[in-house]
Amino acid sequence: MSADKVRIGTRGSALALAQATETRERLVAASGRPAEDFEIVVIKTSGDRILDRPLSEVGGKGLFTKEIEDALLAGTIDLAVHSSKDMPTILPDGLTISAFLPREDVRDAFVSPRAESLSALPPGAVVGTASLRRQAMVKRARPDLAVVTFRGNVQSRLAKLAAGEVDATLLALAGLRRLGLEHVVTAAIAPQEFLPAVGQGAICLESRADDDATSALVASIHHGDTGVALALERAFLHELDGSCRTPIAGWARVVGESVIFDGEILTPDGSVAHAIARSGPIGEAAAIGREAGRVLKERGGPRFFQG
Ligand SMILES: NCc1[nH]cc(CCC(=O)O)c1CC(=O)O
Repeated sequence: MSADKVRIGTRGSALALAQATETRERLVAASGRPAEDFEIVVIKTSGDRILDRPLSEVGGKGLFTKEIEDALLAGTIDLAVHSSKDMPTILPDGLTISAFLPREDVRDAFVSPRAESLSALPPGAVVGTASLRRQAMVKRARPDLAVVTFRGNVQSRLAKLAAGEVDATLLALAGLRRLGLEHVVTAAIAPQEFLPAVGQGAICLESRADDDATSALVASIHHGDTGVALALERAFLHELDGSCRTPIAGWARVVGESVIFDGEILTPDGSVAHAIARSGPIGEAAAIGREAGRVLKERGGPRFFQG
């Protein structure tokens, strides 16, 4: 960290900028330093450049994080702000997740001008989503619907929906709230129906492992319960080691001194799914996640993890 300014690296999408701004506001409040001490640096990632193909086809992990991590390693930024959902489970050598901010609502939002809910859509209606997990869950709930891949940032997806390209879409409620767009939500979907993605709704802060000044600064805004939940979810995801073609869901939350977890893997067409539920002491979060991942991997067998 340079003596005067803390340089905060982020993607340039409206959601990414909202997350970086929230981080800066929390740092200002916790440190008592002026906002000018925190400089937001916009970095373009491969995920921002490639807009014409489903990301699962582009392949490779870290499409939304790599260039930002390179800037951290090069020392041109001090702190990176990411959606935890977009973070690979293995970080480059020399980097560490130094804090999580308090998690937003984890639920998926159903957004449609045509129907009140997924179950109320007319037969054959078209649902657009780029997420393999959401595609599989829509197909499971409504095998009669047409599911199409639908990429772009939140605003461009809402524009396509308004233009009638699709009849409905699903987006993270957290992202819509952070963008001040909660009013577009038709219905929030219960997590029991659509189990969220690992990390959904949680912002994570990454820094250089040897940068003690930045670690100390961000420790003051770390949210412990979110950290416990994410330790479990990320251990689960890491153990499954799914390719980016495997629909995987997982949600952990702290209740008192315990952590409660639900996880699921599905085939892309939603026809076969394996679910798991676990709970235990918060101190064992990562071990619980690893065990749950091992059990589901075993139950799914190799067909879940091809491609
Ligand atoms: N993969 C894109 C992405 N990464 C994080 C969010 C939403 C915010 C969050 O989950 O924290 C989104 C968009 C979406 O799923 O609607």
